[in-house]
Amino acid sequence: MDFKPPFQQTCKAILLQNSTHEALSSHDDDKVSLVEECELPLIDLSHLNLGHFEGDKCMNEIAQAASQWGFFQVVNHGVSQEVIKSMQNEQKRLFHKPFAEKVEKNFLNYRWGNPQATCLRQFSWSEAFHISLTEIPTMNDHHNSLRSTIEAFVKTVSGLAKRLAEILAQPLGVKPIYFEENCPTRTSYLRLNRYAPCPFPSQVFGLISHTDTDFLTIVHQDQVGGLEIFKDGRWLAVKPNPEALIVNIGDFFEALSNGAYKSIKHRVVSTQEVERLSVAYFYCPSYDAVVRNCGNEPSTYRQFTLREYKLQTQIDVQKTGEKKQTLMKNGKMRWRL
Ligand SMILES: C=C1C[C@]23C[C@@]1(O)CC[C@H]2[C@@]12CC[C@H](O)[C@@](C)(C(=O)O1)[C@H]2[C@@H]3C(=O)O
Ligand SMILES: O=C(O)CCC(=O)C(=O)O
Ligand SMILES: [Fe+2]
Repeated sequence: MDFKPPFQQTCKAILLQNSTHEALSSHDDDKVSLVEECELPLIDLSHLNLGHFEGDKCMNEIAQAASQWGFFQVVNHGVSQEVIKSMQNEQKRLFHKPFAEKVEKNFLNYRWGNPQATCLRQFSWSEAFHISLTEIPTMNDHHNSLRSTIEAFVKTVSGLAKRLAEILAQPLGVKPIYFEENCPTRTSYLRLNRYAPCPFPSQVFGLISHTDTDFLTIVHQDQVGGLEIFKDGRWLAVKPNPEALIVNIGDFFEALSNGAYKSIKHRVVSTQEVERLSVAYFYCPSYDAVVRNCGNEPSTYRQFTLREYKLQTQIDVQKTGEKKQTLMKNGKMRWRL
Protein backbone atom coordinates (compact mmCIF):
# COMPACT_ATOMS: atom_id res chain seq x y z
CA MET A 1 0.00 0.00 0.00
CA ASP A 2 1.28 3.41 -0.94
CA PHE A 3 2.33 5.73 1.87
CA LYS A 4 2.81 8.76 -0.38
CA PRO A 5 0.21 11.53 -0.43
CA PRO A 6 -1.01 12.37 -3.97
CA PHE A 7 1.24 15.44 -4.26
CA GLN A 8 1.77 15.21 -8.00
CA GLN A 9 -1.90 14.74 -8.96
CA THR A 10 -2.89 17.63 -6.72
CA CYS A 11 -0.28 19.95 -8.24
CA LYS A 12 -1.43 19.00 -11.75
CA ALA A 13 -5.05 19.73 -10.84
CA ILE A 14 -4.06 23.11 -9.38
CA LEU A 15 -2.06 23.97 -12.50
CA LEU A 16 -4.92 23.00 -14.82
CA GLN A 17 -7.25 25.26 -12.89
CA ASN A 18 -5.22 28.42 -13.23
CA SER A 19 -2.32 28.18 -15.64
CA THR A 20 -2.40 31.83 -16.79
CA HIS A 21 -2.41 33.23 -13.29
CA GLU A 22 0.59 31.09 -12.32
CA ALA A 23 2.60 32.15 -15.33
CA LEU A 24 2.06 35.84 -14.55
CA SER A 25 2.69 35.65 -10.84
CA SER A 26 5.60 37.77 -9.63
CA HIS A 27 5.22 37.65 -5.87
CA ASP A 28 8.43 37.72 -3.80
CA ASP A 29 7.69 34.40 -2.16
CA ASP A 30 6.94 32.63 -5.45
CA LYS A 31 10.44 32.31 -6.68
CA VAL A 32 12.50 29.27 -5.92
CA SER A 33 15.95 30.47 -6.92
CA LEU A 34 19.54 29.80 -5.95
CA VAL A 35 20.19 31.63 -2.71
CA GLU A 36 23.27 32.30 -0.63
CA GLU A 37 23.97 30.04 2.34
CA CYS A 38 24.35 31.47 5.86
CA GLU A 39 25.37 30.12 9.24
CA LEU A 40 22.96 31.16 11.98
CA PRO A 41 24.46 32.80 15.10
CA LEU A 42 25.74 29.88 17.17
CA ILE A 43 25.16 29.94 20.92
CA ASP A 44 26.85 27.51 23.27
CA LEU A 45 24.38 27.05 26.12
CA SER A 46 27.01 25.48 28.39
CA HIS A 47 28.26 29.07 28.91
CA LEU A 48 25.13 29.81 30.92
CA ASN A 49 26.62 27.70 33.71
CA LEU A 50 30.09 29.26 33.74
CA GLY A 51 29.37 31.99 36.28
CA HIS A 52 28.01 35.54 36.09
CA PHE A 53 30.29 37.04 33.49
CA GLU A 54 30.08 34.25 30.89
CA GLY A 55 26.39 33.66 31.68
CA ASP A 56 25.45 37.31 31.12
CA LYS A 57 27.48 37.41 27.91
CA CYS A 58 25.62 34.35 26.64
CA MET A 59 22.22 35.85 27.54
CA ASN A 60 23.14 39.04 25.67
CA GLU A 61 24.09 37.01 22.61
CA ILE A 62 20.69 35.30 22.71
CA ALA A 63 18.81 38.64 22.90
CA GLN A 64 20.99 40.13 20.14
CA ALA A 65 20.35 37.19 17.81
CA ALA A 66 16.60 37.42 18.49
CA SER A 67 16.62 41.14 17.58
CA GLN A 68 18.93 41.01 14.59
CA TRP A 69 18.07 37.64 13.07
CA GLY A 70 14.95 36.27 14.71
CA PHE A 71 16.77 32.93 14.31
CA PHE A 72 19.78 31.34 16.03
CA GLN A 73 21.18 27.87 16.71
CA VAL A 74 22.13 26.37 20.06
CA VAL A 75 24.54 23.59 21.00
CA ASN A 76 24.88 21.81 24.36
CA HIS A 77 21.10 22.03 24.49
CA GLY A 78 20.58 18.82 26.45
CA VAL A 79 18.80 16.70 23.81
CA SER A 80 21.02 13.68 23.22
CA GLN A 81 21.88 12.46 19.73
CA GLU A 82 20.30 9.18 20.77
CA VAL A 83 16.91 10.84 21.33
CA ILE A 84 17.22 12.71 18.03
CA LYS A 85 18.07 9.49 16.18
CA SER A 86 15.16 7.63 17.72
CA MET A 87 12.83 10.53 16.86
CA GLN A 88 13.93 10.25 13.23
CA ASN A 89 13.32 6.49 13.26
CA GLU A 90 9.85 6.99 14.73
CA GLN A 91 9.10 9.65 12.11
CA LYS A 92 10.08 7.25 9.31
CA ARG A 93 7.88 4.53 10.78
CA LEU A 94 4.91 6.87 11.13
CA PHE A 95 5.14 8.51 7.74
CA HIS A 96 5.64 5.16 6.02
CA LYS A 97 2.23 3.94 7.14
CA PRO A 98 -0.28 3.63 4.26
CA PHE A 99 -1.60 7.03 3.18
CA ALA A 100 -5.22 5.91 3.61
CA GLU A 101 -4.52 4.97 7.21
CA LYS A 102 -2.85 8.29 8.00
CA VAL A 103 -5.78 10.23 6.56
CA GLU A 104 -8.70 8.10 7.71
CA LYS A 105 -7.72 7.75 11.31
CA ASN A 106 -6.56 11.35 11.38
CA PHE A 107 -4.03 9.93 13.78
CA LEU A 108 -2.09 12.66 15.64
CA ASN A 109 -3.63 15.39 13.49
CA TYR A 110 -2.11 14.34 10.16
CA ARG A 111 -1.81 17.02 7.45
CA TRP A 112 -0.40 17.10 3.95
CA GLY A 113 -0.14 19.72 1.18
CA ASN A 114 -2.57 22.54 1.70
CA PRO A 115 -6.28 21.89 0.99
CA GLN A 116 -6.89 25.60 0.48
CA ALA A 117 -4.18 26.12 -2.14
CA THR A 118 -5.48 27.61 -5.38
CA CYS A 119 -2.05 28.07 -6.96
CA LEU A 120 1.28 26.29 -6.70
CA ARG A 121 2.89 28.96 -4.54
CA GLN A 122 0.39 28.13 -1.80
CA PHE A 123 1.03 24.41 -1.97
CA SER A 124 3.47 22.68 0.40
CA TRP A 125 5.07 19.44 -0.83
CA SER A 126 5.25 17.97 2.67
CA GLU A 127 3.30 16.06 5.29
CA ALA A 128 3.15 16.55 9.05
CA PHE A 129 1.76 15.28 12.30
CA HIS A 130 0.76 18.41 14.20
CA ILE A 131 0.53 17.03 17.73
CA SER A 132 -1.02 18.80 20.68
CA LEU A 133 0.91 17.77 23.78
CA THR A 134 -2.40 17.06 25.54
CA GLU A 135 -2.65 13.98 23.29
CA ILE A 136 0.53 12.25 24.42
CA PRO A 137 -0.79 10.64 27.63
CA THR A 138 -3.82 9.31 25.74
CA MET A 139 -1.75 7.46 23.10
CA ASN A 140 -2.49 3.74 23.21
CA ASP A 141 -0.03 0.93 23.88
CA HIS A 142 0.43 0.37 20.15
CA HIS A 143 2.56 3.45 20.16
CA ASN A 144 4.73 2.83 23.20
CA SER A 145 8.07 3.56 21.55
CA LEU A 146 6.72 6.66 19.78
CA ARG A 147 5.27 7.89 23.05
CA SER A 148 8.46 7.38 25.04
CA THR A 149 10.56 9.08 22.35
CA ILE A 150 8.22 12.07 22.25
CA GLU A 151 8.23 12.23 26.04
CA ALA A 152 12.04 12.20 26.19
CA PHE A 153 12.30 14.90 23.52
CA VAL A 154 9.58 17.12 25.01
CA LYS A 155 10.93 16.83 28.54
CA THR A 156 14.20 18.53 27.56
CA VAL A 157 12.89 20.84 24.86
CA SER A 158 10.03 22.24 26.96
CA GLY A 159 12.50 23.17 29.73
CA LEU A 160 14.77 24.72 27.12
CA ALA A 161 11.93 26.76 25.58
CA LYS A 162 10.94 28.13 28.98
CA ARG A 163 14.53 28.96 29.89
CA LEU A 164 15.13 30.78 26.58
CA ALA A 165 11.81 32.64 26.88
CA GLU A 166 12.76 33.81 30.37
CA ILE A 167 16.18 34.96 29.20
CA LEU A 168 14.60 36.86 26.32
CA ALA A 169 11.92 38.39 28.58
CA GLN A 170 14.37 39.74 31.13
CA PRO A 171 15.48 42.90 29.26
CA LEU A 172 11.84 43.62 28.33
CA GLY A 173 10.69 43.99 31.92
CA VAL A 174 8.21 41.11 31.56
CA LYS A 175 7.59 39.68 35.03
CA PRO A 176 9.66 36.53 35.58
CA ILE A 177 6.58 34.41 36.34
CA TYR A 178 4.84 35.26 33.00
CA PHE A 179 5.76 32.02 31.21
CA GLU A 180 5.23 29.85 34.27
CA GLU A 181 1.70 31.27 34.51
CA ASN A 182 0.73 31.37 30.84
CA CYS A 183 2.53 28.50 29.11
CA PRO A 184 1.91 25.14 30.81
CA THR A 185 3.64 22.32 28.90
CA ARG A 186 0.37 20.84 27.63
CA THR A 187 -0.47 23.98 25.60
CA SER A 188 2.51 23.57 23.28
CA TYR A 189 2.66 21.58 20.02
CA LEU A 190 5.08 19.20 18.41
CA ARG A 191 5.16 19.02 14.63
CA LEU A 192 6.82 16.10 12.89
CA ASN A 193 7.61 17.12 9.32
CA ARG A 194 8.47 14.99 6.30
CA TYR A 195 9.46 16.55 2.99
CA ALA A 196 9.15 13.94 0.25
CA PRO A 197 11.48 14.11 -2.77
CA CYS A 198 9.86 16.38 -5.34
CA PRO A 199 10.23 15.85 -9.14
CA PHE A 200 10.02 19.62 -9.89
CA PRO A 201 11.71 21.31 -6.91
CA SER A 202 12.10 24.63 -8.70
CA GLN A 203 8.33 25.01 -8.92
CA VAL A 204 6.97 24.01 -5.55
CA PHE A 205 8.10 24.59 -1.99
CA GLY A 206 8.40 21.94 0.70
CA LEU A 207 6.76 24.39 3.11
CA ILE A 208 5.54 27.78 1.93
CA SER A 209 6.75 31.02 3.44
CA HIS A 210 5.25 31.71 6.88
CA THR A 211 5.96 33.00 10.36
CA ASP A 212 5.23 30.83 13.41
CA THR A 213 2.14 31.21 15.62
CA ASP A 214 3.81 30.96 19.04
CA PHE A 215 6.37 32.59 21.36
CA LEU A 216 9.27 30.63 20.00
CA THR A 217 9.99 27.47 18.04
CA ILE A 218 12.76 24.94 18.54
CA VAL A 219 13.56 22.89 15.42
CA HIS A 220 15.85 20.03 14.63
CA GLN A 221 16.57 19.64 10.91
CA ASP A 222 18.50 16.70 9.52
CA GLN A 223 21.59 17.00 7.29
CA VAL A 224 19.66 17.47 4.00
CA GLY A 225 19.10 21.24 4.28
CA GLY A 226 16.35 23.32 2.67
CA LEU A 227 15.32 25.76 5.39
CA GLU A 228 15.52 29.37 4.19
CA ILE A 229 15.00 32.61 6.11
CA PHE A 230 14.03 36.07 4.83
CA LYS A 231 16.61 38.50 6.19
CA ASP A 232 17.27 42.08 5.13
CA GLY A 233 15.12 41.76 2.03
CA ARG A 234 16.52 38.51 0.68
CA TRP A 235 16.29 34.76 1.19
CA LEU A 236 19.21 32.92 2.79
CA ALA A 237 19.67 29.14 3.02
CA VAL A 238 20.41 27.92 6.55
CA LYS A 239 23.47 25.66 6.66
CA PRO A 240 22.41 22.43 8.38
CA ASN A 241 24.11 21.44 11.63
CA PRO A 242 22.57 18.19 12.90
CA GLU A 243 24.24 18.68 16.31
CA ALA A 244 22.41 21.97 16.87
CA LEU A 245 18.83 22.95 17.53
CA ILE A 246 17.46 25.96 15.68
CA VAL A 247 15.48 28.52 17.67
CA ASN A 248 13.22 31.10 16.06
CA ILE A 249 11.09 33.90 17.42
CA GLY A 250 7.35 33.53 16.76
CA ASP A 251 4.62 36.15 16.29
CA PHE A 252 3.78 36.31 20.00
CA PHE A 253 7.27 37.23 21.16
CA GLU A 254 7.38 39.90 18.49
CA ALA A 255 4.22 41.40 20.00
CA LEU A 256 5.33 40.88 23.61
CA SER A 257 8.62 42.64 22.87
CA ASN A 258 6.91 45.46 20.95
CA GLY A 259 8.87 44.48 17.85
CA ALA A 260 12.30 44.24 19.50
CA TYR A 261 12.50 40.54 18.62
CA LYS A 262 11.62 39.57 15.05
CA SER A 263 9.26 36.84 13.90
CA ILE A 264 10.70 36.44 10.44
CA LYS A 265 9.40 34.64 7.39
CA HIS A 266 10.91 31.29 6.60
CA ARG A 267 10.24 28.47 4.17
CA VAL A 268 11.57 25.09 3.11
CA VAL A 269 12.64 24.38 -0.46
CA SER A 270 12.09 20.94 -1.96
CA THR A 271 14.79 18.52 -3.04
CA GLN A 272 14.56 16.08 -5.90
CA GLU A 273 16.70 13.27 -4.55
CA VAL A 274 16.05 12.55 -0.90
CA GLU A 275 13.45 12.88 1.82
CA ARG A 276 14.03 15.43 4.59
CA LEU A 277 12.88 15.17 8.19
CA SER A 278 12.50 17.84 10.81
CA VAL A 279 10.79 18.20 14.16
CA ALA A 280 9.49 21.47 15.56
CA TYR A 281 8.37 22.32 19.10
CA PHE A 282 6.01 25.32 19.22
CA TYR A 283 6.06 27.08 22.60
CA CYS A 284 2.52 28.43 22.98
CA PRO A 285 0.44 30.10 25.69
CA SER A 286 -2.90 28.70 26.81
CA TYR A 287 -5.84 29.71 24.61
CA ASP A 288 -7.07 32.63 26.67
CA ALA A 289 -3.82 34.05 27.99
CA VAL A 290 -3.48 37.67 26.94
CA VAL A 291 -0.42 38.53 24.88
CA ARG A 292 0.50 42.20 25.18
CA ASN A 293 3.59 44.31 25.25
CA CYS A 294 4.63 45.00 28.85
CA GLY A 295 7.31 47.67 28.37
CA ASN A 296 6.99 51.38 29.07
CA GLU A 297 6.95 52.65 25.50
CA PRO A 298 3.64 53.00 23.63
CA SER A 299 2.78 49.68 22.03
CA THR A 300 2.63 49.22 18.27
CA TYR A 301 0.81 45.92 18.82
CA ARG A 302 -2.74 45.33 19.96
CA GLN A 303 -3.28 42.82 22.74
CA PHE A 304 -4.78 39.46 21.71
CA THR A 305 -5.21 35.86 22.79
CA LEU A 306 -4.10 32.69 21.01
CA ARG A 307 -7.79 31.84 20.52
CA GLU A 308 -8.42 35.09 18.59
CA TYR A 309 -5.19 34.80 16.67
CA LYS A 310 -5.78 31.19 15.56
CA LEU A 311 -9.31 31.95 14.51
CA GLN A 312 -8.16 34.84 12.36
CA THR A 313 -5.34 32.74 10.89
CA GLN A 314 -7.78 29.99 9.95
CA ILE A 315 -10.04 32.52 8.24
CA ASP A 316 -7.07 33.93 6.33
CA VAL A 317 -5.83 30.47 5.27
CA GLN A 318 -9.34 29.55 4.13
CA LYS A 319 -9.77 32.76 2.16
CA THR A 320 -6.31 33.18 0.71
CA GLY A 321 -4.56 29.82 1.06
CA GLU A 322 -1.91 31.42 3.28
CA LYS A 323 -1.37 32.45 6.83
CA LYS A 324 -1.25 36.22 6.84
CA GLN A 325 0.95 37.28 9.72
CA THR A 326 -1.16 40.25 9.00
CA LEU A 327 -4.24 40.16 10.79
CA MET A 328 -2.34 43.35 10.92
CA LYS A 329 -2.46 44.92 7.51
CA ASN A 330 -6.11 45.37 6.79
CA GLY A 331 -8.03 42.78 8.78
CA LYS A 332 -10.60 43.60 11.43
CA MET A 333 -8.38 42.40 14.21
CA ARG A 334 -5.09 44.03 13.38
CA TRP A 335 -2.52 43.00 15.93
CA ARG A 336 0.09 45.40 14.66
CA LEU A 337 -1.56 48.77 15.25
C1 LIG B 1 -1.01 26.41 4.84
C2 LIG B 1 -0.51 26.77 5.98
C3 LIG B 1 -0.59 25.98 7.28
C4 LIG B 1 0.23 26.79 8.25
C5 LIG B 1 -0.01 28.20 7.74
C6 LIG B 1 0.21 28.04 6.24
O1 LIG B 1 -0.28 29.12 5.47
C7 LIG B 1 1.71 27.93 5.97
C8 LIG B 1 2.47 27.34 7.08
C9 LIG B 1 1.73 26.49 8.10
C10 LIG B 1 2.27 26.74 9.52
C11 LIG B 1 3.63 26.06 9.79
C12 LIG B 1 4.00 26.40 11.21
C13 LIG B 1 2.91 26.17 12.21
O2 LIG B 1 2.76 24.78 12.34
C14 LIG B 1 1.57 26.79 11.72
C15 LIG B 1 0.50 26.65 12.80
C16 LIG B 1 1.89 28.17 11.27
O3 LIG B 1 1.84 29.16 11.93
O4 LIG B 1 2.28 28.12 9.93
C17 LIG B 1 1.22 26.16 10.40
C18 LIG B 1 -0.09 26.58 9.75
C19 LIG B 1 -1.12 25.50 10.00
O5 LIG B 1 -0.76 24.33 10.01
O6 LIG B 1 -2.28 25.85 10.15
O1 LIG C 1 11.36 21.93 8.49
C1 LIG C 1 11.90 22.95 8.91
O2 LIG C 1 13.13 23.10 8.91
C2 LIG C 1 11.06 24.11 9.38
C3 LIG C 1 9.66 23.74 9.69
C4 LIG C 1 8.82 24.92 10.04
O3 LIG C 1 9.12 26.04 9.71
C5 LIG C 1 7.58 24.71 10.79
O4 LIG C 1 7.17 23.53 11.01
O5 LIG C 1 7.01 25.72 11.19
FE1 LIG D 1 7.94 27.55 10.85
